[in-house]
Amino acid sequence: MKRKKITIVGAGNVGATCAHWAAAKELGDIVLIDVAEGIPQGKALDLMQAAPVEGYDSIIIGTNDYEDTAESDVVVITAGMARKPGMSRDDLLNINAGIVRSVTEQIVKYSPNAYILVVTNPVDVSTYIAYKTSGFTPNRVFGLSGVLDSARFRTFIARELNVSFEDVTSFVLGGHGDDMVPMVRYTYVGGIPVEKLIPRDRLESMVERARKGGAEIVNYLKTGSAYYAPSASVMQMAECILKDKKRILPVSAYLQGEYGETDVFAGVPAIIGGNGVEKVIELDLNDEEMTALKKSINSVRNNIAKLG
Ligand SMILES: NC(=O)c1ccc[n+]([C@@H]2O[C@H](COP(=O)([O-])OP(=O)(O)OC[C@H]3O[C@@H](n4cnc5c(N)ncnc54)[C@H](O)[C@@H]3O)[C@@H](O)[C@H]2O)c1
Ligand SMILES: O=C(O)C[C@H](O)C(=O)O
Repeated sequence: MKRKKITIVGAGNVGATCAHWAAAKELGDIVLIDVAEGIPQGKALDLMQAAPVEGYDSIIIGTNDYEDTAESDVVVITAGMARKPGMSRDDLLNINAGIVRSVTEQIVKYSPNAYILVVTNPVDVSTYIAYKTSGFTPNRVFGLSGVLDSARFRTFIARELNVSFEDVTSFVLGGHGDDMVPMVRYTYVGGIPVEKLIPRDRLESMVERARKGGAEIVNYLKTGSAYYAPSASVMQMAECILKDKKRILPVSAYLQGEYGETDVFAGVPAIIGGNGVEKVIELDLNDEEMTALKKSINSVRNNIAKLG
């Protein structure tokens, strides 16, 4: 049986760290591709030279040639510009939209059976572009949003209670933007509703911190944005496909009537397995939650409208 093949487009902070997590998890052979000469080649060679130390049998190559990516099973798109302090993710739309479109055209040419996971911001619109450009069925194109955002929310809760990160479950609905919707009502700590363990005002402050979680790190780093948690998050999504895990994860998925929405990507809970987005799960939302979700999705629609 052949090893799985994973292509990561963009060998920058997120892409190279994706390769790191993929190798460490031994998810398959890895191709790191970038437009920058030397960067993917150097990072891939360095990562492969860690294999004898770490014991992962992944062949990792860096390239500038899409022919090397042919017949990939999963392709992760991280190509594009990251924001700087004072910018919103939406400010990246004009420069990144064309990159996502051109990258997707190459993916379709060389890996027509691949699953495409999109990271590039603004991610819901980027995923919409990748979906429309690819012509793939919607289960095969989805984006990184809620896995990262809920990981941040879960982190804040675990630290507040000094409990294992593993015992905090939650998810975030809506676009991957400042109006995302962390779902307190569906957040549990070891099966206990979080509202029984943390006062409402503290929870609200954690919700706000999660909403601004990306900017918090951008403001520390100054020259770019987060990449350890984002890359771990998207590679968890990739792992669910590659191992047919059927995990329920919050991802930016194509809505076809769910939550009363069509022809848009937004963060929703979905079963992720060997067929990608196997089912979008519709939750019973109260009026406040539905209003917040609609507001967040409208922000995504406003960005899609800018594509012309
Ligand atoms: N969805 C999320 O939750 C999430 C999380 C983190 C980062 N991001 C986004 O991911 C993107 C990458 O972030 P980063 O920190 O890795 O940035 P980075 O600048 O470190 O890396 C981006 C890489 O893309 C490459 N690139 C540019 N155009 C390309 C093209 N046409 N083909 C191939 N490669 C190309 C650049 O050469 C660079 O190496 C940004 O848009 C960022 O906002 C999204
Ligand atoms: O915040 C960013 O610009 C990157 C990413 O969307 C994040 O949430 O870390």
